[in-house]
Amino acid sequence: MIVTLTFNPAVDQTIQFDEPMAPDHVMRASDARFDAGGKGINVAQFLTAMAKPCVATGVVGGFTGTFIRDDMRADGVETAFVEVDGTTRLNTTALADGVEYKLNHDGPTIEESDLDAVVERVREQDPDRVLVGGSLPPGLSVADVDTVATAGDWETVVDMEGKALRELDAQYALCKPNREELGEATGDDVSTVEGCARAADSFRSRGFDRVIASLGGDGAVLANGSDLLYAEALDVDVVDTVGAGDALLSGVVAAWEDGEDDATALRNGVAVSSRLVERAGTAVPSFDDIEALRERVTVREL
Ligand SMILES: O=P(O)(O)OC[C@@]1(O)O[C@H](CO)[C@@H](O)[C@@H]1O
Repeated sequence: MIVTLTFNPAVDQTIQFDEPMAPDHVMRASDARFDAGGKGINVAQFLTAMAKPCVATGVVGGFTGTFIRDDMRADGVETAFVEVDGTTRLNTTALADGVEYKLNHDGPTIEESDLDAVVERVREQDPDRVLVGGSLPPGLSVADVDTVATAGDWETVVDMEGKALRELDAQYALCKPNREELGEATGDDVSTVEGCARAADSFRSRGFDRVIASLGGDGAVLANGSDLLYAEALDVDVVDTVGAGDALLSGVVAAWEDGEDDATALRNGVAVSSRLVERAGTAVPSFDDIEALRERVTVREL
């Protein structure tokens, strides 16, 4: 069973405009939606939609926290949140004339007692895998993620920005930087797929059994110590890319839960991610045909 941990959840507001963004001008939206978000929360929603046993934990507070609880309950996602005093953030994606703008808050301050309560929530679930995803709100540090990773007998998967990945100190089953984060974490040249694969492979020595780098339209690479695998992206109509990395990670972890090997897990991740980017925001799509879709993803050794 998987527990996802989101220290900094968000209500994701996605607003669409039919004209380019312009300063000093009231922009009138043509469409808008709100979704429960934050990286671990997205993963929990996608895993639940793929019928994989999973519980989402983390900290929520205020009216946005209530929205997240309600939204996840409506989607049938099991949760074990810790309620905090502050207000969970509201992050905005503005889609205007083919351009994607992403505006993220820093989130409410988390106290040490909140961290202890979260670790306790994780322990209560007795998970095989814990997935920690997203930024750290004020009050928390990278060392707190190491605390989670070492607090029990579980594998920990981590999805954080590059600088944070570099500062982690425990042993992790997997990290999943995007291209920019991989470059930031390693300082390597990530301008080509081969460069990303080399950087992912060398970054394993920093405490990761596997590194998967999500490369947007270029697909994804996976380094596990024996293989360097590359999966091409599927050719789909992209509405926006918010949550694409979370979807990739969900597909990978879901396949591992089924006992699949890394190559199949990577193909599944790319298929799940392709399905998500065809929708606005982090709304949960149907994954009913995901096995058929993954047959279209090619993986090769680099
Ligand atoms: O600010 P963070 O925690 O790095 O990222 C948060 C976030 O941008 O990531 C998700 C998509 O991956 C969204 O649901 C959410 O708004």
